[in-house]
Amino acid sequence: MSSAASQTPRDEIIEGLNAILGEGRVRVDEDSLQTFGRDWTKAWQPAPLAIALPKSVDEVQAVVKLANQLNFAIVPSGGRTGLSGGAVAANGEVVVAFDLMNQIRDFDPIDRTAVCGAGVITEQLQHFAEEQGLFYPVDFASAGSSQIGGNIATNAGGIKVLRWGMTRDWVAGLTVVTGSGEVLELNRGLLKNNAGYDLRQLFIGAEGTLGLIVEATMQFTRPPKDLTALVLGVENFDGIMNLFNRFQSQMDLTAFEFFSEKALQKVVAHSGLPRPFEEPCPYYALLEFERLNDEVEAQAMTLFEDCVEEGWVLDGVMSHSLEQLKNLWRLREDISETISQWTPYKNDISTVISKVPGFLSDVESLVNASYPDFEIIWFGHIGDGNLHLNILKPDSLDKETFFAQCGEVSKGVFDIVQRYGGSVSAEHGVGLLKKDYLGYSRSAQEVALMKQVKQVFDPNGVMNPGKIFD
Ligand SMILES: O=C(O)CC[C@@H](O)C(=O)O
Ligand SMILES: [Zn+2]
Repeated sequence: MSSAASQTPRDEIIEGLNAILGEGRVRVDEDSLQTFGRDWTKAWQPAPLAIALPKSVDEVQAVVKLANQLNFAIVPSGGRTGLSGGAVAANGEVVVAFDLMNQIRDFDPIDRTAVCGAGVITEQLQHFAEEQGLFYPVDFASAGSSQIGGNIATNAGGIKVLRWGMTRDWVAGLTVVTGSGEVLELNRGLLKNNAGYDLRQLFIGAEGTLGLIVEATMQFTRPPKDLTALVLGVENFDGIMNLFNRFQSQMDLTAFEFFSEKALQKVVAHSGLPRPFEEPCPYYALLEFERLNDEVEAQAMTLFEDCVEEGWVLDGVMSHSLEQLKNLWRLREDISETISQWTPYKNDISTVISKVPGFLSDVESLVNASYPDFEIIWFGHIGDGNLHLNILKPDSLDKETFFAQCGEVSKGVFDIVQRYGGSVSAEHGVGLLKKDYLGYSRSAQEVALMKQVKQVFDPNGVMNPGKIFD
């Protein structure tokens, strides 16, 4: 099936959904269609046919079977905080939203796992782990609204990947409904399971194109001790990399992020938060570590002083309370939401860490020359080799012209990404936004194989059609 709307009459589809879910959990009012039909990209006009709110795996399975029978497309929907249009329904699809499947059950203190419905909110899972004296480490600014199902479908990363990895690393088991309506229980929480292919991994990051994630067994770990942040002002990108190497070689960091003075100015103006220190610096690095004892803190101070002496660091501040830690983090975490008012054109690019300096300077020269009149906001997860490059839309330009101009420059950016063996989507997925550029990071053979995999799990093409590839 193509991404075009179903030929089955609308009423027949809605009647079928009502028969499974009851009228209260099938929404067709304009408000719901607009809300559930979009994610944070806001570039596409939502136009779903209906919103389905199942409460159980059986109901999800029945909806998927109905989709195959009546030939309509399904768009899975979590917290809709995605940035690549993966959860956009702009083509008469049925949105399956997991908000009502938000229970956490079967916590096991020995395995350190619990089973979550797809609609469990990230923060809910973090709090649940805390209540058990444990820790769920995947974290990002949208943790208050993103849902576990969506996190898994996009293999969400965030601000602690350097130490704790991406969502994939915390999924011990998955229950999915495939595109053809089969329920599969994948891996069942096992730590060791080499009995054939690990199909669980295929569904993680597949953006709902193979099937729907309905439940997940999530892994927890021990909580970190006394997290402490340093924000350091830096003259240039080389300084950031030098200081990363120096700290990383001598300490276990839990995060190493960066942002530019421009990004900081916008956040400070928007939030009223204090600047980290008075002197403005072109760039800032945010480092975090566990303050296991006084020696660790003293070591961080010594490294900081070394970096000042080397001329890499201009100024710095260290958190000494939870509140200071949170405020320093907000300087970095609030960037994305703060700049959303300028309708930014987003890039989420990566390369291996050793190549970051050359990669950064090549991308920077290109965008500075290509966008002389646009504001450019740099930030990202430098410790993961993942950079976020946001171009802000000037008020004088309409959205279409702006995005078209940026799209042209993107080809140059992605040429550089390709030269460095990098990724056109480090952590935000492909969705609708990046599918034209997939070929810069994936070979034709890989894409052909991905399409064959989709065919196996979703033979009628009902699952999130038109996302990742056509
Ligand atoms: O808005 C962006 O470009 C990045 C969002 C998110 O991945 C972040 O790192 O803050
Ligand atoms: Zn990010």
